[in-house]
Amino acid sequence: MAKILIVEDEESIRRVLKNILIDENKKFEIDEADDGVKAKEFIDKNDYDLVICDIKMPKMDGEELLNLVMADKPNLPFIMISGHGTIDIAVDCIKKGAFDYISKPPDLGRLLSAVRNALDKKLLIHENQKLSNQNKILKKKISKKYEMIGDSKSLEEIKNIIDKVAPTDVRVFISGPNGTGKELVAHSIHEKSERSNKPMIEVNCAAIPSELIESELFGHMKGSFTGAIKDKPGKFELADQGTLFLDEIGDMSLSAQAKVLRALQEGKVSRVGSDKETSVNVRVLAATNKNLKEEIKEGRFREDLYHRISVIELKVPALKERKEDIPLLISHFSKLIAEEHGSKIKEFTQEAIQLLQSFEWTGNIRELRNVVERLIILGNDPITKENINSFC
Ligand SMILES: Nc1ncnc2c1ncn2[C@@H]1O[C@H](COP(=O)(O)OP(=O)(O)OP(=O)(O)O)[C@@H](O)[C@H]1O
Repeated sequence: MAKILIVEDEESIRRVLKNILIDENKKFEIDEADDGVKAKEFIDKNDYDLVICDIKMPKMDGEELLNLVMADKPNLPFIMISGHGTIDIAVDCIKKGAFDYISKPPDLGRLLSAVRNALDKKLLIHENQKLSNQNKILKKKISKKYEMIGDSKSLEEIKNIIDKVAPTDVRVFISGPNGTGKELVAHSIHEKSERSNKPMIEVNCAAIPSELIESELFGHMKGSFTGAIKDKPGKFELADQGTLFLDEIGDMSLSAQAKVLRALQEGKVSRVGSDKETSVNVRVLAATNKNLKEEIKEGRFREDLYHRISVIELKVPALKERKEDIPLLISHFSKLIAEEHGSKIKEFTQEAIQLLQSFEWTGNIRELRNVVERLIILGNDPITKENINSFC
């Protein structure tokens, strides 16, 4: 229940205020102080939801108290009580952070509405802080999910480039074989960028039928084609102020490529079935496992779009080219999988790790993760070379 401090040197006014507040809610916890110095001590020791504070008082006046408290508890609402000749000071106090002021003698309706509003505001601030803390925890969890494990020279170089490009708005094209971590690289760039508290919208261009990709990217108007039952924003609009990750861009149809090119050139999009253009501020990251230069030669990918998306090209090497990352990846996945399954973390013998390092890993890190999961479920503890021979 709300905890309120009344700071007022006149005992009779304190009594009136206290009675009004108790009538409003019997559960209010109310403390009283008769000067600013005592009030400051109370505020330092307690967690108040509201301070109702006279302006003219001995020792320390209300304005001085407000100044001191606002320096370390800026969210604590103050309702100032102004007498004759202190209205100007009360207005000044509002500028310095007080929530409201009431005149002496306190009017019941005016006081109660100020108290209710101030307590509502305090509650909102509290809810907001709770949400923002939850957000921070969630963000930590997400960035853990996208942690890039490995200390090979090539991965260190990639991490280095990520740190350099992330704070800029430059478009990055991420290439590399399936399962090497291209999506992880895209998330890492977004997480480290100033857009990280805005959305990162992902589009898997290979998974969307070519006749739907334009509507997916740019949105559509109701009735613009069969099945368009209502207006719908596209991914470009949804990613406004944030990042749009075009995964498997090598699989995008030529007509969608032309529209994407226009959107990137002009920073504007229009929904399918509409002439209206909307400006968007989107950072585009793109990835593919296809060789885009080859695709350009074959006439399946627009060269002008390639140049637009690949201001920086980040090549993620296959796992077989960085086998020294395998031990760290095994231990990372083994912890992650044990957490997911709610089971004990299993170790791998040195021989088992060496055997896994000798594999080809055509499916790259995704394949390694699956193998570790299979071994954790089926193998002994520690997991041995024999387990690998039996289950892989
Ligand atoms: N360096 C890494 N550290 C930890 N996990 C990784 C690393 N690289 C990839 N992974 C994991 O491997 C799996 C595949 O990674 P990701 O999806 O990023 O690859 P991709 O190159 O985008 O694949 P595709 O080409 O098939 O889309 C994911 O589970 C990802 O979390």
